[in-house]
Amino acid sequence: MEKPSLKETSFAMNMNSDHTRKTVCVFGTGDFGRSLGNKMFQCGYSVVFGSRNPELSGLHPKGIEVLSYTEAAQRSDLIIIAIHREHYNFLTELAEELQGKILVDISNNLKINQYSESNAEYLAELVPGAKIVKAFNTISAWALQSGALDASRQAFVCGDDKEAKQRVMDIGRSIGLTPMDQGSLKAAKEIENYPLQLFPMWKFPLYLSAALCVFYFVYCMLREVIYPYIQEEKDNTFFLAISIPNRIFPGLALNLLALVYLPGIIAAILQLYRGTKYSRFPNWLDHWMLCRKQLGLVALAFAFLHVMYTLVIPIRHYVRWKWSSRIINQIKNNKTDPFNTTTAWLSDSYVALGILGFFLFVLLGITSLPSVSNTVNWREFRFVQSKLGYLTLILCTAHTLVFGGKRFLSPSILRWYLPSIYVLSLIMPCTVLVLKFILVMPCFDQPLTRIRQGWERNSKVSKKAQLGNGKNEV
Ligand SMILES: Cc1cc2nc3c(=O)[nH]c(=O)nc-3n(C[C@H](O)[C@H](O)[C@H](O)COP(=O)(O)OP(=O)(O)OC[C@H]3O[C@@H](n4cnc5c(N)ncnc54)[C@H](O)[C@@H]3O)c2cc1C
Ligand SMILES: NC(=O)C1=CN([C@@H]2O[C@H](COP(=O)(O)OP(=O)(O)OC[C@H]3O[C@@H](n4cnc5c(N)ncnc54)[C@H](OP(=O)(O)O)[C@@H]3O)[C@@H](O)[C@H]2O)C=CC1
Ligand code: HEM
Ligand SMILES: [Fe+3]
Repeated sequence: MEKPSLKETSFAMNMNSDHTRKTVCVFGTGDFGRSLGNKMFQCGYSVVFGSRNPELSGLHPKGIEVLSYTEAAQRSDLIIIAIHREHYNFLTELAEELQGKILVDISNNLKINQYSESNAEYLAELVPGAKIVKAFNTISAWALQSGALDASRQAFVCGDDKEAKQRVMDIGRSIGLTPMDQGSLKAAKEIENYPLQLFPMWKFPLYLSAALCVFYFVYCMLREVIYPYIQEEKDNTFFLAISIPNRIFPGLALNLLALVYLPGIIAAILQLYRGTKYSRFPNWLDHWMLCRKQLGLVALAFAFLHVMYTLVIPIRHYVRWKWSSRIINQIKNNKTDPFNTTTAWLSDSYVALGILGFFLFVLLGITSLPSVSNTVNWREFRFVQSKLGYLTLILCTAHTLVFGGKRFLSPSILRWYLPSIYVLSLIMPCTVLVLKFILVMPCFDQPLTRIRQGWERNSKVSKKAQLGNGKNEV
């Protein structure tokens, strides 16, 4: 995060200069109230605290007054309520004092959707005459105290009174936050749920890759370690260090990459089937579509691991031993293996395809960085993500297909009827590519394009559906 420049800061200060002289009141001298109050004080606001025990509240810089809640409320028309929701009751007694004032609700809950209404709406019910603004709940007390705001500086703000919201956003800006207007007080619930979420969009990609990882691991163990041990009494356990990871990781990368592009195809099939784009997708598909970025980044991480593991292949003891024993065998038999151009072509081609695929993979990753995606327009971004994304999938699939080469479906590679792992890894990407190939054929592409431009096959029915009460209809 960059710090705001001097110019920006002074701009913010100028914008707020008429408010900076106004006093801000903070109810509650707990962790958050104290941090926010002290920060505003440092930034030039005059701050007064309201407390149950004004005489006991120490630890405040000179110049900050601590008064009773009633006295403090009289000193300002903007009051930040730094109190837990469970203790809001006493505010009803101050209702008269708080009439027409701006009350800033900064509270969080312990659980998502803990109460039926948001804390801010509850506050609005308790003090009907006040102008309620929800703000600052996404900022932590610790971050405010430590000065360096290392997590997000975004402070979501919402409220029904525009002027009140503007005042609160000005305060946010002048203490170094980036206020984001989220609309009316109805948005409070979402804002309150926000800090309780833990990487929501990463959950599905991470669980999915963990599950696939376990499956691939068991599969590889069966084929590469247990089978040779039982059939030939060979100890291949050292495969656990490099060989097996270098089968699991590329397989995962390829499958997760295919799963990034599969929901777009399912969406297209659904839209073609329904003949409209105005029907909502099922929730699972919606969620899948929304976490494609995270899915893609996890895939990129696995591809990166595969590349690292591949780089060390020539220095592995096992590989060097295999090479030297081959040479010794040739000497023993007094017979050199002839150079095979086809094999050389296949081997160079699959590595080249892998390198090109990986290059585009990294390019996708780079364009997903906010600092890069902010500099390209919507069409450019879609071009990279969608067109180059498919090209990446084609190259990586071709890399694996050519690597498999002739051995591919030969029965000799089956162990306990199990084919090599790359054969399994190819099922998903090949399916996605075949479906995409079908969808780009004009007989499907043309109606799909028209549907996406707003055309409806059966507009009467879909209008009914739009007006109808179906929860799934927009
Ligand atoms: C390394 C890496 C990084 C990535 N980073 C990002 C990223 O930063 N951001 C990101 O979004 N994705 C990211 N992705 C995921 C992926 O590249 C994009 O989601 C990509 O746009 C998917 O392309 P698509 O052609 O399948 O589908 P889409 O581009 O979604 O869509 C195909 C068509 O469907 C239509 N469509 C899409 N959604 C809807 C909808 N809800 N309702 C109606 N029509 C719809 C569009 O009009 C479009 O014409 C990343 C992937 C990887 C591998
Ligand atoms: N801590 C954090 O990082 C963040 C906290 N928040 C929100 O800020 C609010 C305050 O949190 P925090 O400062 O951590 O909590 P604390 O428990 O540290 O402080 C709460 C304060 O509320 C006041 N209070 C008023 N009535 C009561 C009562 N009946 N019982 C107990 N206390 C009462 C007290 O101040 P006094 O003794 O002066 O009356 C007390 O110090 C919460 O709603 C929280 O969700 C939001 C974002 C981050
Ligand atoms: C710099 C880029 C790359 C290089 C140099 C490279 C190289 C290799 C090599 C040498 C192998 C054979 C490994 C072995 O003998 O066990 C291999 C296998 C494979 N690669 Fe790559 N690769 C690259 C990128 C990728 C990418 C981006 C993907 C997919 C997203 C991928 C998917 C695979 C798969 C699925 C296999 C088969 C694994 C198996 O089952 O053995 N590769 N690659
Ligand atoms: Fe930054």
